[in-house]
Amino acid sequence: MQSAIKNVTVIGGGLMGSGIAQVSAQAGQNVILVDLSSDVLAKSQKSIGANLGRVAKKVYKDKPQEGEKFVAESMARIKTSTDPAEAAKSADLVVEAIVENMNVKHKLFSQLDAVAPNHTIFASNTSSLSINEICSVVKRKDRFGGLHFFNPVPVMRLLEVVRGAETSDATYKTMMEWGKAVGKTCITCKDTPGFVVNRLLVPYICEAIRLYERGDASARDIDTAMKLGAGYPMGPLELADYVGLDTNKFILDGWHKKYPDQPLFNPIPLLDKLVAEGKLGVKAGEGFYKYDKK
Ligand SMILES: CC(=O)CC(=O)SCCNC(=O)CCNC(=O)[C@H](O)C(C)(C)COP(=O)(O)OP(=O)(O)OC[C@H]1O[C@@H](n2cnc3c(N)ncnc32)[C@H](O)[C@@H]1OP(=O)(O)O
Ligand SMILES: NC(=O)C1=CN([C@@H]2O[C@H](COP(=O)(O)OP(=O)(O)OC[C@H]3O[C@@H](n4cnc5c(N)ncnc54)[C@H](O)[C@@H]3O)[C@@H](O)[C@H]2O)C=CC1
Repeated sequence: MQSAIKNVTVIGGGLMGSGIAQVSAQAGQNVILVDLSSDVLAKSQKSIGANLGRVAKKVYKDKPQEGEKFVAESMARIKTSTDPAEAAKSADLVVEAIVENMNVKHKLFSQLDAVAPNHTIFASNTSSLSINEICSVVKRKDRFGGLHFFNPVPVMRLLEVVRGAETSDATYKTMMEWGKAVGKTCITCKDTPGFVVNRLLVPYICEAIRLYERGDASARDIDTAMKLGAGYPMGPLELADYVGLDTNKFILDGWHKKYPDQPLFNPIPLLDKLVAEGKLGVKAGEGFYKYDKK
């Protein structure tokens, strides 16, 4: 599938941004990966190299030299930067994957809107915030939408393409084509809280945390139950650690503020406690479980 997009700027070099940069580069796109921290960028490049190696091992099983070439060429397509505005100047598409905070996203997009070329499409990878609200600060509302990937990006095959109230047909079509070009199956969703997957997944994870908090079952047993009893690849508490407990909390707090009468979105004292203690899950070395720090 051909895409009109050739140059992608991915802002946020964390868990999601590094995966989005990887799949874009793998698909032949020129990528600039941006983060405020050069340490994060160095870590991201390392993990992208390792993950491309896993892909190469699978795709070029009997042709190790071609596998090495694939890794080297994909890596060469990814440049890094700590300057979002400069990196947006050459972009056909900007995919934002920074912290799940409306004010921070507003600040970034208003800065980018002033410098990015006219044709550049802006997209947010937000898990839970409203696309219409995020794009309220830009003039190019017709060239703005949601591109919601799933963790781990190189493995999960879905991309939710979200149309805001003012997303044009042309922008929507380009986003769908780009999603296919980077190897994803795209579904379309309105700008509704959590889109499809998170509207179902987040309340499920939260109910599992409440079950554990009440002492109804151990963490291990809750996870085993959902893996063996419902066929999920990970249990809900393992998944919460994998997504990041801070991200889970950002989502829940945002929805609780917006929909205070919905009990599914009520704060969870145990989640708040773990986040306050810096136990953010896999990335921090501890959440519901302990992990080797990467
Ligand atoms: C919060 C939001 O807004 C939205 C979200 O993202 S919600 C979270 C959505 N994600 C999920 O639900 C993930 C559920 N978990 C899973 O699907 C699986 O446990 C998993 C894919 C993460 C790992 O699978 P696993 O079988 O336990 O581990 P593992 O054997 O290491 O990996 C499986 C395959 O994926 C590959 N893989 C795993 N992580 C990878 C990565 N980061 N990059 C490239 N390849 C990777 C492995 O190489 C392996 O490939 P083969 O089977 O072909 O050898
Ligand atoms: N963690 C997950 O499973 C998923 C998260 N998301 C969404 O993706 C976004 C990013 O999430 P993660 O990658 O998990 O977070 P993360 O914390 O791993 O990475 C965010 C990165 O953004 C950087 N950053 C913050 N402000 C910035 C700015 N103004 N300019 C440039 N870089 C900046 C930070 O330094 C950090 O490295 C969030 O909106 C989240 O809701 C979407 C799907 C899944």
